Amino acid sequence: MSNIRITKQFNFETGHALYGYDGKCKNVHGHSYKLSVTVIGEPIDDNQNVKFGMVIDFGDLKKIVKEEIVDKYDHATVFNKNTPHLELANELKKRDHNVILVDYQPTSEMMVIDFAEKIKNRLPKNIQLFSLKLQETETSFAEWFASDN
Ligand SMILES: Nc1nc2c(c(=O)[nH]1)N=C([C@H](O)[C@H](O)COP(=O)(O)OP(=O)(O)OP(=O)(O)O)CN2
Ligand SMILES: [Zn+2]
Repeated sequence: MSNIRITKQFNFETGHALYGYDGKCKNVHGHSYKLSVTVIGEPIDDNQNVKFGMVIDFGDLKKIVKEEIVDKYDHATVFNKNTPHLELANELKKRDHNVILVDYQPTSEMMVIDFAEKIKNRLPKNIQLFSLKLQETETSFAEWFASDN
């Protein structure tokens, strides 16, 4: 049987700020992020299996990515907890805002590394994460490939 890559795409609206950055993205702002998740595996060849012919049911992949990423990041604001933005984040949290504190600068590169770990940990053993593409704007994106790491 052949190895096949399948991809599911997601959208979420998230705020962030790049503390210490020398441009406009040091300000709190948001993006309509687009995330493409590509996994690789062999289609199930057992015709008694309800998932016959599938690498993984798109619906099962959607559930994993929604639980790990989309439902958490959509309409949240991400701050680097190792910066003075921690104070701002705590104030927002106190006022019931949806804030995510991360241990890194929330660039698209660092977010895609974080997302890759989270998704890998949830995939069934017979399926590998092949790549992720995280698009911040129409013209800017970061990609993670298993083969590079
Ligand atoms: N290597 C990276 N550079 C920048 C990142 C990043 O995550 N990785 N992030 C930002 C800002 O958060 C924001 O995404 C601005 O990006 P940019 O492409 O510069 O946005 P513009 O609106 O100016 O894009 P145009 O399409 O060129 O108008 C900054 N840099
Ligand atoms: Zn940004």
